[in-house]
Amino acid sequence: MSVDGTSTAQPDEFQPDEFPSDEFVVEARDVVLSFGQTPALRGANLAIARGEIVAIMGPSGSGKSTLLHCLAGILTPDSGEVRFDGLRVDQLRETERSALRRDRFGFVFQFGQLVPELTAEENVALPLLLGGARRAAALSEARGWFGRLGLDGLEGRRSGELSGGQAQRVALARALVAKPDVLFADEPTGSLDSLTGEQVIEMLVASAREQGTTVVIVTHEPRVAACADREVVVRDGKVSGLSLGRVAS
Ligand SMILES: Nc1ncnc2c1ncn2[C@@H]1O[C@H](COP(=O)(O)OP(=O)(O)OP(=O)(O)O)[C@@H](O)[C@H]1O
Repeated sequence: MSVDGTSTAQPDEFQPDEFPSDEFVVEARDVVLSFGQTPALRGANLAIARGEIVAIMGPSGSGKSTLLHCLAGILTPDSGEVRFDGLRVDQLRETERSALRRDRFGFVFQFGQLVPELTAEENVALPLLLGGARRAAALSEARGWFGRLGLDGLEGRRSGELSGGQAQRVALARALVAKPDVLFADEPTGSLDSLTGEQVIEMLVASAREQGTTVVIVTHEPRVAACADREVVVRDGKVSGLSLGRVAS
């Protein structure tokens, strides 16, 4: 399979051996995970190239969020492999996975992500402060994102004083401010009206491309998926409908 920019539709389930590992920054191989008696992933395979933007679609309950959580080291599979940059994420200790999430990944979720006691700019600065940056430098870097995302003048507001779309853009800035290798977004526009959602996704894609960030987006919305380089479908805990689309240069 090629990553040379041509789209080669592969309707069949992806076989992990087709992928040389070093081309891909995020990989799941035969990932199985159950919650008690409920199987969520039944042998999911996915490989994502560096800088690629991939949308994960599929019916409700098919395992999309569980797959994203496994890729991001939030959940540990019962069996199978999860790799980031070749590193076996599924074999790391919780402290190591937590450091990986903090230092290399960014996250955007559907709801309630901002710390309500902090101002918008303090929220954005948080990953830099957690990474050891000095407060003045972190806040200055954070403020740079407000103009870029159309948030000028909102730096001092708390989350209760922001609209849903504004809060989601602040959350996006916070997810990207530390220049993560991978941005994981779970229904990032799910709580927004369609126009606001479209603006947020356009900003997400533009910012990620500018930084060369790899993006994994779980979404129900075809318009969101259309902004990605590639769309995959999760059904009954497996990934199907794979094709390698355009890979951002
Ligand atoms: N914490 C949990 N405890 C028990 N079962 C869970 C848990 N999380 C998910 N599941 C179950 O695992 C399966 C996959 O759930 P998952 O949230 O990954 O699906 P999804 O495709 O993201 O769904 P949706 O589109 O509705 O958000 C479902 O059957 C779900 O009920």
